[in-house]
This record gives sequence, C-alpha cells and structure tokens, in this order.
Amino acid sequence: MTRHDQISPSAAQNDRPAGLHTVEKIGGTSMSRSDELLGGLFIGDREEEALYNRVFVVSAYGGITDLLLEAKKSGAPGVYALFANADHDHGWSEALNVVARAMSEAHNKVLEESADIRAAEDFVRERIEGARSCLIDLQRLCSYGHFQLDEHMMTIRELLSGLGEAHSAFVTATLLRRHGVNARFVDLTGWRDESQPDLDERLDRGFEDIDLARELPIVTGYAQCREGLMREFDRGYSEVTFSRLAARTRAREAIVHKEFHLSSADPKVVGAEAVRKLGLTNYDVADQLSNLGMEAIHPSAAKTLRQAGIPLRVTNAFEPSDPGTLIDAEYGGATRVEMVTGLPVLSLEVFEQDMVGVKGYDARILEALTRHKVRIVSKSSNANTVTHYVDASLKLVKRAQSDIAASCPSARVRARKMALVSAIGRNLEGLSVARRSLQALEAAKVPVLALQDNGRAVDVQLLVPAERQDDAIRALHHELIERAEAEGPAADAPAPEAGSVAAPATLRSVA
Ligand SMILES: Nc1ncnc2c1ncn2[C@@H]1O[C@H](COP(=O)(O)OP(=O)(O)O)[C@@H](O)[C@H]1O
Ligand SMILES: N[C@@H](CC(=O)OP(=O)(O)O)C(=O)O
Repeated sequence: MTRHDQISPSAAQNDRPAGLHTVEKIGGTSMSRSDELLGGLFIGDREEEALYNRVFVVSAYGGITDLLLEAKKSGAPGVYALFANADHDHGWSEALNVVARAMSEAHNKVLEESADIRAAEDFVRERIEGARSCLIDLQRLCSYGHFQLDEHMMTIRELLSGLGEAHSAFVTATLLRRHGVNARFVDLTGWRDESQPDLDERLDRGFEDIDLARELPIVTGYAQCREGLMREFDRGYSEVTFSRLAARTRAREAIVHKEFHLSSADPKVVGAEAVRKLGLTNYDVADQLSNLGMEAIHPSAAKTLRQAGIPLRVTNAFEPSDPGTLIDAEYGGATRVEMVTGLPVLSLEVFEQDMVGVKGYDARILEALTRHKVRIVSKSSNANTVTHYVDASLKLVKRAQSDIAASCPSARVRARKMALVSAIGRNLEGLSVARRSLQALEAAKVPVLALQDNGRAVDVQLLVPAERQDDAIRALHHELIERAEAEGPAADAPAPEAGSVAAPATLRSVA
C-alpha cells in the first residue's frame, strides 16, 4: 500500500483521513545509544508487520551539531562559528576534521560489521570533503571583495547542519538493514540537489515512492528547503521536520523519544529516584517547558501538531513498553505542580525615571532585542523600570544594551547573570505556589532576586543567583512535588480558594 496520496501537496491536510502510521523522533542523546535501541524501540519482539508503519526522524548523534555549528550550552565555536570569523585562516578546517573523527567514533560505537563501518566511513568522507571544498571555494571567492561572505553565512549554516543528520540517518538505516529490517535512508538534506523546494515539497519528494507498510524510513531531522530551516527555527530544528512530516502524512500519532521519561524535573539534577514521570499533560505546560529550553518539544513543532490535531507522546526511548507522557490539547486536569525546571538567563534592566506615564520605552527595547535576535524568556515592569530576562550570549546582549542606551540616553541599563527557575502545572490556582516556593528557597538559603506570577495559574517564576540554579530546583521539587504528594491527592476541580493553607494538600502524585 502506498501512501503517496496522503502527502500530495494539493490535498487539504486536515481533510485527509489519518494514516495507520506513527512519526517518531529520536533526539541526539538517545541516537548515540542506538545500539541499545535495536532490542527495544527499533526491533524488540516485533514480528514482520509490526516493524512497519513507523517513520523515524533522527537527530545527529549527541554533540555533533555542537561541533558543526557552536555548542548549544557554552557557545564554544564549531566549524560554522570559526568559519564566520575566519578571514584567511583555516582553523575551521581542523574543526571539520574533529567533526569527521567524532562521526567516526559515533558510528563505530553502533555498527559491528566491517562492511557497514566501511560504508559509513566513505559516507562521512564524501560529505565532509564536499563541504570542505565548498567552504574553501567560498573563502577564495570572497577574498576578491566583490562577494560578501556575510550573504552566504546562512547557507553555510544550513549546509553544515545537514551533515550531522545525514550521517546519523545513513548509519541507522545501514544498522537496521543489517538486522533484517527493510529500512530506507531518506535524505532530506538536499545534498547536491540544485532545486529549491519548499519544506512541504521536500517532504513529499522524499516520500513519494515509499510504501510505509513494508519499509521503515529513517529520515534526516534536517530538511533543506527554500524557507531555510535554520533561518526560521534554528537549533532543535529536527522537531520541526518531525512535526511537519507528521502533519503532512496525517500520522496517527507523533512520538518523541527521549533519554528519560518526561519527568517532574531533570533526573540529572534532582535524582532519578526523586523525580516523577508525567503521565498526561497539555500543550500549555509543554509551551512553558520549551520556553525554558527544556525542549519537551520545539514550540513551532507543538503548534503544527496541535493545529493538525495529532496527539503527541513523549516516551523514554529505552523503555519502549511504557506509554510515556501524552500531550493533549484539550486536557485541563488536576491542580498540581507538574514540573520544576530552570534556565540560566541574563536580566536586562532598563531604569528610567522619566518613563512614568510615557509610552514607547518598551517598544524601543523590544526593537533592540529583536534586531540582535535576543530570545526573551520573560519580562516584568513597574513605573520606571522594564526588565527582560533573556536567553542569549553576553555579546549579543551587550550589543542590544548599547542600542538601548543610545535610544534612551538618560536610562540606566544593566545586564546581570541569573537563573530563572519555574514551577509549572496546568491549574495552580489556590496552591500557594509562590508562598511555598519562597519558604522553600529561604530554608535552602537560596536568595530570591525576583518573583513572577502572571495570574494565569500555569507557572510561578523565581529569579535566583546563576550559581544556585540547581539548588533552587532541588528545593522547589522537594517542596512542591515530593512533599505535596506526601500530603495527599489532587482535586480535579474546582480549585480550592486562593491562598488557602489547606491547598497544598490537594496536590497529588504525578507518577
Ligand atoms: N523534566 C525532564 N525530564 C526528562 N529529562 C530532562 C528533564 N529536564 C531536563 N532533562 C534532561 O534533558 C536531557 C536531554 O534529553 P533528550 O531530549 O533525550 O535529548 P535530545 O535533545 O538529545 O533529544 C536529558 O539527558 C535530561 O538530563
Ligand atoms: N541536531 C540538531 C537538531 C536537533 O533537534 O537536535 P536534538 O533533537 O538532539 O535536540 C541540534 O542540535 O540543533
């Protein structure tokens, strides 16, 4: 049975019947352990037919995109960042060798047969050397001055990103075929393809002759397209490919496989034994998590799935029999804190005595932040101060800061490192989350620099010193999840009265 009809560009997506298949994404951390996935997620005890009607969208092996572009957390330069600052220097070229070695290490860990390893080595060589020639040519061309490197940097970023996912998808398809699965490498990275399709066309072309009932597509999480996946979505783009593919093919369900169950806090911070698995949550909570960089799911991906009416499941890749967390658009749910998470931020505070009663300051600040592509996590204001909590490098924030200083000459602008820690849940009304959080942080001797509760009863945010982020997460998790659970079950509705001291007793286990 072919599914070509289901992804034809002319059909209105939402009118088509849902397919039989699922679209499933595997993140980089889990991909690095894909040898362990063979006996479970990929094959396990599945008989012939049960192997199929699944589409896997894969990320690059852990750390590879960081080496290709720049480290997501520390900002340490990779090939892209070195090339961008290169002039005539070839430091980026050595960085490309580092990528090739890291790729080789990754596939040597998962492949066993020497023929497969050889094929993977050849693949890496062909792609890496192709990219190297391209960069050398571009550098030479731009040395004439008529050609501006800046104009091509986004294309370079796209080209480099695609290398990571092409490699991991190629290796995974090879691995599965070796184990008797009819897997097909679906390369959406546009390698040596001169046409410029848009994302939907790219997906349609990749799937036009695939029979989902008897083939297992292993799809690159990077998809080259006219819009530019990196330009629009930047890091975390494989979830965008994943969600668009799920919507385009009318998947029955979209599944994200992660290294752990989606839990009440990062198990690496709070401890695997202390965290609770989330059974069910909604897109509102998922949005808050993405905003804090938790990437339960990329915000654009969540939107695509929500609009297409496709249920999203987040599972632990290494426990395939566990149903994981279902993220449902409609679910209102019980009153409880479901998760505690945090993010290092810079607080950009603009204080201006003349601001009182005058409009326009906010707009000027926003303009500067937008111009320098500074991601805003949260903001607050009072009579004469507007503070944005942002997730960006100090370099970018400094640039925005000087633009703000220029457009608001008498303002005092200051940037400080902090951590934003947040307690998140579907319906926090009446739970005294703010009060309990302050008490817990005081007991743990974590200073609170600011507190925000916008009244929607979905989250409470606390700003703490950057170096106390993990202490704050542990203290809040202990108070709002572990202790609250011990105090009694949650009520579904109605919520207890605001400020009620009995309210915490309405929290319940999220396990
Ligand atoms: N609430 C949470 N539940 C589960 N994992 C979390 C949570 N918060 C942070 N993490 C961390 O996220 C890390 C990356 O997870 P995962 O999504 O599997 O990686 P990738 O981005 O490579 O797909 C995990 O190793 C875990 O430490
Ligand atoms: N590898 C890409 C795309 C991605 O989404 O990765 P992951 O699923 O590992 O977060 C990145 O780091 O941006």
